[in-house]
Amino acid sequence: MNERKTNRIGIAVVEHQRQFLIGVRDASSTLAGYHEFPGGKCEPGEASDICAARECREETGLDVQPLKELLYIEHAYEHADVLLHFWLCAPIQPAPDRDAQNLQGFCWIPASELSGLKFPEANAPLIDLLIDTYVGS
Ligand SMILES: Nc1nc2c([nH]c(=O)n2[C@H]2C[C@H](O)[C@@H](COP(=O)(O)OP(=O)(O)OP(=O)(O)O)O2)c(=O)[nH]1
Repeated sequence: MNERKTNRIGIAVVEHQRQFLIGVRDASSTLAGYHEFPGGKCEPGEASDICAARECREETGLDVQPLKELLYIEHAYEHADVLLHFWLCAPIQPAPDRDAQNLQGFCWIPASELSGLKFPEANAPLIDLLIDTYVGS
């Protein structure tokens, strides 16, 4: 039997004034060059919201508060099976100043620009949800 383990992934969908914290996956990683929200694999026993906040701090330097789980999506990539937990998060004060902040390669992208970016396939329902919720209304 070729049973594959499913990796639990915590992802921080950090929103501030209808903008989202977005990066580009490193050339050495799987799905290199795709846009991404900060996130990564949960440690054994780690809740997905705690993981999302930890990965966000490690990858961007920003402390965030997980507010609610927007979606969870199971997806089979060639490289792995994943269960993605997308957590809506808010930056912890002081409020971010988009020009002054060093976000380690991540930047704030308006919700209206999300549809023009290339995210991993499994993100599609999340992007639709964010556009419905944050664009135009
Ligand atoms: N960070 C992040 N990962 C995503 C997104 N969408 C998506 O399908 N993924 C997938 C890609 C990977 O298969 C998985 C994240 O794992 P990773 O390899 O980046 O995590 P990690 O840093 O903990 O892993 P590692 O490099 O230490 O092995 O989730 C997203 O928006 N953000």
